[in-house]
Amino acid sequence: MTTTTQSCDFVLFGVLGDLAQRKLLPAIYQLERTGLLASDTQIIGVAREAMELESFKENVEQTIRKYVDSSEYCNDTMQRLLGKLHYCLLDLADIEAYRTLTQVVDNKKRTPVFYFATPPKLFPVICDGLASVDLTAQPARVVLEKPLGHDLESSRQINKHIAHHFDESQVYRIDHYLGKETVLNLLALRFANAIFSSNWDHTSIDHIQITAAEQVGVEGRWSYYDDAGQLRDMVQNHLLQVLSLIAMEPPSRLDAENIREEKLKVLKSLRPITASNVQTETVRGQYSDGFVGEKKVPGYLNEEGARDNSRTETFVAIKAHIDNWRWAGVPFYLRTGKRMPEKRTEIVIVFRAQPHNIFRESLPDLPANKLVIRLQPDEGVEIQMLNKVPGLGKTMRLNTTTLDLSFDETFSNNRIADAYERLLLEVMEGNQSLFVHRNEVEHAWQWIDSIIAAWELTNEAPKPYKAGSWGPTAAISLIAQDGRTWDDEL
Ligand SMILES: NC(=O)C1=CN([C@@H]2O[C@H](COP(=O)(O)OP(=O)(O)OC[C@H]3O[C@@H](n4cnc5c(N)ncnc54)[C@H](OP(=O)(O)O)[C@@H]3O)[C@@H](O)[C@H]2O)C=CC1
Ligand SMILES: O=C1O[C@H](COP(=O)(O)O)[C@@H](O)[C@H](O)[C@H]1O
Repeated sequence: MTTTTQSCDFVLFGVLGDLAQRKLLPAIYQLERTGLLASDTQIIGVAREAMELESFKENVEQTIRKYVDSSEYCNDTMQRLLGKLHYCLLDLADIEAYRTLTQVVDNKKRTPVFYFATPPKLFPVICDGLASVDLTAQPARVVLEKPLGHDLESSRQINKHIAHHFDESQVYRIDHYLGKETVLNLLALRFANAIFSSNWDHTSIDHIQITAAEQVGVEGRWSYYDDAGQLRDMVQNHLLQVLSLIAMEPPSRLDAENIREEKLKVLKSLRPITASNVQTETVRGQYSDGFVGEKKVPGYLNEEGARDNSRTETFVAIKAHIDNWRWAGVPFYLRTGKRMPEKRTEIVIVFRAQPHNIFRESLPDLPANKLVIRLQPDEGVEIQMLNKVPGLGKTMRLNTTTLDLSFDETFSNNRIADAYERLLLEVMEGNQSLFVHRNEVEHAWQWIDSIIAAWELTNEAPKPYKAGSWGPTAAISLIAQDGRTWDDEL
């Protein structure tokens, strides 16, 4: 049973851009298909290309056909969605031009939602433009895409400018990982199951691994990516958000204020990485020519648009520590990279060894229990544990066995929604729980800036790794120096 969301005027700035076409319009279509959009909600596409409404509708229909699975395409849904569309020609850099929005946006009848799917440098002028035509007041909401700045200082500037026009309660900073079903499931796993909540600290857990491996390279985004690198592009936001959800204390309620407060405490407790420990706690890598599967792929420096001698990292591994009571002595190993052998995003919780081994005759070292949370693909949760191998032999033989809960199989009647569907739904409902508070963004930057400053001081080039490998060998040493291994090496 579904109920519709509040009536909204959903204004999509940058509607002809990549994100809007590939992710946002398909997500809006899915919300319409599920009956979640109120009948009088308007979807207002904004771009600087002159276009009749009919041509815009054709564009949207083609986009949906391209990016939505054909089994989910439905003509009735499409017609309903087309009936909600409006198009607005507007050069966002022209502060005088925003008046045109007031012809379609009616903040007395519906909640205005302004989605900034544009280059971040336009964010301040869009805010000014909206203010110039009185569209910033409550109940208006703004949705900001990442990256939010390049470092702490620039993100503060952006946040300051936004705060000048909007109250924090109106601001929705997107981190699409927070909309993934499996990331949301972390809350259920941790706080609805006593077997985990009572074993979730340094007394039971040896260490935690978070891996976000991608097969893709920079995919034509060289100029953006070369300025950012994997640390800013993936760790500052997605990995630190996942880490916060794994490490936070139980929030007293499932609401934005409590969840965000607890995540913030984790970010504040991250031990700084500085010049004194950057060489033992981090590894940077850059892919060279290689093969991903059967496909030959160019190295980073041979990608289209590449600049010679770039030292931007496409891989990073970090040993992080959270200096608080719960996590004392438990390292969090983070690892993310482009052009890795497979797409795999997962969290591995490795439990402590038993204090005494009564099975040493058959098994001198008892393998650790593991909880593996597969964020994507093949979403699911598995527990690796030891069982007796059936048989009458004198010595008891043990084997590691896996309890595997695959979401696809277990919830076969439930479609796994794309992260953007969930997040757009939450914005329309006015729920900020899955969005990032200004303080979180700034504390995450503070930790990241310190690593970047330390890298700059050491002035070392990133270590090369072959496309299609699991990163530089130094990443293996990073964890091996502690007598541990990455999960894929076992
Ligand atoms: N693409 C993705 O997967 C992701 C994107 N993001 C973020 O989302 C935002 C959008 O990214 P993306 O869609 O890839 O970028 P694109 O460059 O593909 O799209 C940006 C859109 O903004 C429009 N635009 C630029 N300047 C103006 C202007 N003065 N007036 C009106 N429209 C303008 C562009 O129009 P025109 O074509 O006329 O220049 C373009 O359609 C960025 O902040 C990005 O960092 C975040 C995560 C993932
Ligand atoms: O935000 C980003 O995320 C994608 C990875 O997202 P995923 O949902 O496919 O895991 C990454 O490729 C991109 O570089 C980054 O900007």
